Amino acid sequence: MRKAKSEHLPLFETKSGKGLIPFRLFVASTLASICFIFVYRVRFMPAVPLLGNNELEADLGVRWTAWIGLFLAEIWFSFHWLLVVALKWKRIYRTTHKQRLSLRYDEAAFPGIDIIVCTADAKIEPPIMVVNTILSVMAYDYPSDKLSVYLSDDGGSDLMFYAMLEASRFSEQWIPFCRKFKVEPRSPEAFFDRASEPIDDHHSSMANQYWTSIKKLYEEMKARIESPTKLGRISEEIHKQHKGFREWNFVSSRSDHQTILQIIIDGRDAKALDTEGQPLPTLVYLAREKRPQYNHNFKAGSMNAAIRVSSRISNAPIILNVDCDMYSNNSESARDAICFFLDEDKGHEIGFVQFPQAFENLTDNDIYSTSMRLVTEVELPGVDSNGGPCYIGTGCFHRRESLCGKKYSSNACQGEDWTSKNDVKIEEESVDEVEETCKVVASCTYEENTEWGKEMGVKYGCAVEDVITGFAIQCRGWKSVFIKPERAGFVGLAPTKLLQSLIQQERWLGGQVQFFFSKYCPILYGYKKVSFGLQLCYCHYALGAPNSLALLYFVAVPSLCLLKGISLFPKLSNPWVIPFVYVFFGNLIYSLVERLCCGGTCLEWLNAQRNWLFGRITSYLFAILDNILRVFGITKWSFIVTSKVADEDASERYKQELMEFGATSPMFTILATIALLNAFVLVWAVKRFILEEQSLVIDSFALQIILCGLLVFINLPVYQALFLRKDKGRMPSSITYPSIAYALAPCFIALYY
Ligand SMILES: O=c1ccn([C@@H]2O[C@H](COP(=O)(O)OP(=O)(O)O[C@H]3O[C@H](CO)[C@@H](O)[C@H](O)[C@H]3O)[C@@H](O)[C@H]2O)c(=O)[nH]1
Ligand SMILES: [Mn+2]
Repeated sequence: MRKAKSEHLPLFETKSGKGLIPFRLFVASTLASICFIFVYRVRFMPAVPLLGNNELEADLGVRWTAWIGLFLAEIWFSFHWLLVVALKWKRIYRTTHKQRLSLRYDEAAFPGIDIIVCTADAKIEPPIMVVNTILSVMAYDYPSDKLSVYLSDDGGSDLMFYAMLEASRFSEQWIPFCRKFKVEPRSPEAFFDRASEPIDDHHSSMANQYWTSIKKLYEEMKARIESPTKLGRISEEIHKQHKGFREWNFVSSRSDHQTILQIIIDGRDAKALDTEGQPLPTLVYLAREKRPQYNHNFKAGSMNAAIRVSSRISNAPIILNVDCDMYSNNSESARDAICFFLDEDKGHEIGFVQFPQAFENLTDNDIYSTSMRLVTEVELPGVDSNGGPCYIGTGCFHRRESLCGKKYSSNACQGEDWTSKNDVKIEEESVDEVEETCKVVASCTYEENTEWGKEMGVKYGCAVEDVITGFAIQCRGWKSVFIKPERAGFVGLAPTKLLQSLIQQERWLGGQVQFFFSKYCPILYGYKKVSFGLQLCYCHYALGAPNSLALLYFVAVPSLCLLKGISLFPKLSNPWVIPFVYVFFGNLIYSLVERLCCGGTCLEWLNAQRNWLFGRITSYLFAILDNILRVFGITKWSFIVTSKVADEDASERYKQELMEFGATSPMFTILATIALLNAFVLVWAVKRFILEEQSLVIDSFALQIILCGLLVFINLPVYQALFLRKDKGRMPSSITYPSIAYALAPCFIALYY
């Protein structure tokens, strides 16, 4: 119930970001420089070759083509840079007033929250990790009877089910413990890992004993979960513990089974209490039906099944969704989120509240640039200022109705009563009956001839199902907000190998291409539905992949032209060189300052430059190829789940920040080829220009030599992996030899033809 109505102090606040003036000045000067570059390209364009085929004409042809190519690449970069500017032009940051929330509302009036946790593979997403995520959200500082947790297991694994049973038992102890000691974070693994001492000195030895006993209970549970995980199967003994295991008698494989649904803790059950007699959150295990002849739509399908099941069981007006590795690191996130939805003034138009992703397994200098530091600190606050951040698939609180397709209308939503939205639970039916009816909505055929995956729920057919879903919600008139509290809301695991990170980027960028060419194209579909600024922000991501082509040109052609003696940039002594130098180095320095301001290190910045390059010339390129192959029906896209486990050897190298190349992949062939090509050119150029010829010639080629030198510098870890390292993370010889050949071939052609 609403306590006091009169005061309208907002539940959240929005502030503009600082430091925008230097940024805008930098933008203006860069823009001017870009114009000069374009003028230079047009004015000094080499003569158009005639069609004669004598040697001179052929030479002219090469020169002209290289020039035009470079010009096109520069045009593309400038265009994409403008999209970056649109993204960063304004920024807003939000804070909440949780104390006002409790002053104004009874906890009984808080909206219910259904929490959907997705998992897909018990081998690479260990059940104990999932258990920790589940426990962390069950223990939210929020009325327990308002929380329901659904694990949607795409792996359909009895190991996972068993882990949930264990979690449900342990939660009876864990939740009161968290409440009593205000534990943070509420993932037991993370908590016991960090807090080596009992929490409170002032408390008697009783507190210490309590602490130790809970820790022991956790360790025991962990051991019980991990031993069948290692074995890969459930023992007979465990099998007898719960009727739910019988379901697996009918499972032929993880891609062919009936719906398995077990309400492990029934929130309606008066006996479902923790050790202190407080109600427990509802806990449900779901593995939707899978049949080989049906398309399962990966995570999106898994989410939609869980959304429907939850609507039959708890039907909370708010849905939180997290990936199975993203445990709650802040017990107050749920309160943060409802501060937005319940705000009297603006809450009614908010469709979802997005928290950033944070990671606990990053190295000091973020070797694979997986921290998303700039995305969280700069980009998403920028998108937020244009109408709301994208939905990024995890750590997001949705309004159930907006996720399920409802259009925003100011009349219907203003002054809404959240209490009446609660308690649509089916009170009379028994657990078994509820389970039976729910199984139907999680079957393969349920979605046939419905809007699920189209206008309802999470969208199908796109590798960034989250982004496209969020965009459609915004196009239906809803706003979204981005909140980054001091203490991170959710913490998960980032890829720990270079190839994993590249494959992840390939999925994201490929998905973005799909998004751009889909019905929901940010330009066409978003027209007049969202602000122009927001359209540009989405385009910045959606048009990321073509950067690969422009960049590949930049890392290969100027170097090859150096060999051939074709100069593509102004002489060092020529004033026209200034805009080139300004744009290139200005941007580098700006990005360094930006990163330092956001709390990064210089080495982290260097790694970011390296990964920027690596990602673009491999993942981004493959993202385009994937889409071409898919359009021609040659391949189907699939969601490659990122592994959350690493062998000891590799994780040791990861901790030492040694890049991991130990795998055969065409991506590595590209990386090695580009690195070698530039190394060959640099050696040749140093020999020829610096040792043999005079400064006059150097003058003409200075920028090309610098570019080549920088590329060699940034590629140092690649040479190391190719020739110097002996560990398992070195480049396999099946990549080294072909790459040498691929790099030498164009060099010879450039030199001798
Ligand atoms: O068929 C599948 C594949 C994946 N997942 C789950 O999806 C989540 C994300 O998968 P992960 O392999 O960790 O991918 P990431 O690249 O880390 O995921 C990011 O990018 C995805 C879109 O590409 C978003 O859906 C995610 O929320 C976002 O964290 C995990 O919980 C998986 O268990 C499924 O449920 N079913
Ligand atoms: Mn992940």
